[in-house]
Amino acid sequence: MRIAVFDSKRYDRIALNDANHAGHELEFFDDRLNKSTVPLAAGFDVVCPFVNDRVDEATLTELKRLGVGHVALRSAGYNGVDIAAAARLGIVVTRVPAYSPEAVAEHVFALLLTLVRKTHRAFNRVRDANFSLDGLVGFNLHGRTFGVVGAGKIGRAALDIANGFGMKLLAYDRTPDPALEQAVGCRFVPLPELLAQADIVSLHAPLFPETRHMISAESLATMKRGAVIINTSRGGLIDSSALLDALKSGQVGGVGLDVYEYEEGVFFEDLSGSAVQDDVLARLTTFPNVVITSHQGFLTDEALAAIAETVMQNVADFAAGKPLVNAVLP
Ligand SMILES: NC(=O)c1ccc[n+]([C@@H]2O[C@H](COP(=O)([O-])OP(=O)(O)OC[C@H]3O[C@@H](n4cnc5c(N)ncnc54)[C@H](O)[C@@H]3O)[C@@H](O)[C@H]2O)c1
Repeated sequence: MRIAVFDSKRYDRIALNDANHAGHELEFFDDRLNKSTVPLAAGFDVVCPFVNDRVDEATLTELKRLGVGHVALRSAGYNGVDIAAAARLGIVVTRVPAYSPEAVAEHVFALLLTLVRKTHRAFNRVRDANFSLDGLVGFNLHGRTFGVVGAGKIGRAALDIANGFGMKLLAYDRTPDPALEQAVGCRFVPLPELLAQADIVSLHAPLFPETRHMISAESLATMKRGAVIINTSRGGLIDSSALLDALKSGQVGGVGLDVYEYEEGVFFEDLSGSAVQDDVLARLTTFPNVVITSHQGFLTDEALAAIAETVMQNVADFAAGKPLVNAVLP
């Protein structure tokens, strides 16, 4: 198979080449796949996009015309692909449903501990020979209430870690799981109850039309004053302008973002030589109680290797005409 890998970085090249046991022909492009870049897919059987590629109906129609039969995502989320259009066109879409939920869940706590113990500020101070502790008072996680929105693979892994910290655990999911309540000692509650009670709200629901802006001006107003929000799922779950207002008013006490609503074209890029054009993002970076990382929850050796192995297995199954266990269906 000839595979065009879009939006590829050095670490993708290493991991996918290592997992290419069958000797498929891999070509790596820096560009994100969208309707402008789709001509690059000419002559390939498979395209391999990432989270910020826009595989919309126009792009899929052109992929079909070029003879591409398989969109092999190297992510769990698939909100960037028009799944219904792919099905209509007879293009199969696969994803990597699970690679290392722990990688993302551990990143939740990297963000959370940074925020609540202000280590980002301490790090900068000490480098500047400022050893004062003024303004660095944090709070214990032990005894606080941790609420996950979306108790799937990553949400569960986050609950497990929070359990180790001695936190009270709440969960909201459209399909509550009584077995999980038993396993980690969490309690499933409706979303309004979780938002009203949690000291920390960690988002793990996928981005669908119905989950877009589930954290809005209205829901932010119902949260505990000073609560911390962590989002490692998809930026569109939060109305970013409303979040900015809640930070300014102090309604939200801290925010850790690994994803951002308008991250496409910004995250994963080195824009240090130019001005950030997104005023909301630029303003968010000015708050001392906001920590932003550039969608790196998945970025561990273990996760990259597991992603690459699953992508190459999905391609091998497609090539062999076998059932695609990781197919995304409308
Ligand atoms: N930051 C990163 O690098 C990174 C890496 C991997 C995944 N992700 C994101 O994390 C998300 C979660 O991944 P996962 O592996 O845990 O997925 P998952 O499918 O195992 O879990 C998602 C959970 O959300 C629930 N859910 C779906 N719709 C809901 C709704 N409307 N309201 C409440 N709950 C709802 C599902 O029932 C499920 O339990 C992915 O969708 C992806 O966007 C981010």
